[in-house]
Amino acid sequence: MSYLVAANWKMNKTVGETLEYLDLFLPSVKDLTKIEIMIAPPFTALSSASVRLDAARKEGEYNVKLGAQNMYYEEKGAFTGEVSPLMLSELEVDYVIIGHSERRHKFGEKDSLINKKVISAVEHGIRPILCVGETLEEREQGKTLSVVERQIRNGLAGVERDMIYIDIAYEPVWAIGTGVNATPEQAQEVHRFIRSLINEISKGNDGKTRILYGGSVNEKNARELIKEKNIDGFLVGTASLDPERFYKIITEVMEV
Ligand SMILES: O=C(CO)COP(=O)(O)O
Repeated sequence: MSYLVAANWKMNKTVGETLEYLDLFLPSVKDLTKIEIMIAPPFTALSSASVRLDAARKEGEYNVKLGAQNMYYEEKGAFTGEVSPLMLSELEVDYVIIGHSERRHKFGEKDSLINKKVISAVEHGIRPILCVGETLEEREQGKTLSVVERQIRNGLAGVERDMIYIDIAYEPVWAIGTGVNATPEQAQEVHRFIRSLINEISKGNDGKTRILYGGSVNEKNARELIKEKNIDGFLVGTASLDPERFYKIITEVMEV
């Protein structure tokens, strides 16, 4: 699998700002097909971004995919404020971020709900990126690996056979938006553990499930992190909001 460098814009950028960003960013990644790039704007900008990406693909080679930051697991119904997999598929959304730590900790999402979303995404042909990661308190109590194991086993229950259609993002909560990234050694320890867990759950996976790192990734630390054997890409928040910084991260990954 090629590296994946993904932008999670969170609750940032209007439609106008999204199009402005893409106008600046897309020319810089034309013909750059060695690694996969994903951009996850807010729901309101998905439609415009999808049209803009389509237009770009008609003009040249782009390996830029569209992602959503969340979705509900039902196709339709009385779920006020939610967005369904059918709605995302219509917009040709390729990826969906599921179980981000902000969804878990600010909106109370539990493993059981996250699991339903992962299953639904796979059923609808949208590649989920399941996010896992421990809080600072859990790390200090030595619970990092057990928390990650629980989140992965519960999040993936029932889709073990489909794991080649799923990616994982390890995002330690204490590293998100703090400017303090996990060191390459800290990340590698958890990524190695996740890799062995995937190989146990999904026989013959053979690296088809990527393990991304997320948490204060920037243009300065990207290279040393991506050199680690089990880091297959990044999920980038803050530094992805600026097209030049995001592009620099991409170039750092390309050079490894
Ligand atoms: O949560 C993240 C990506 O999903 C990481 O955010 P930051 O890059 O801002 O730390």
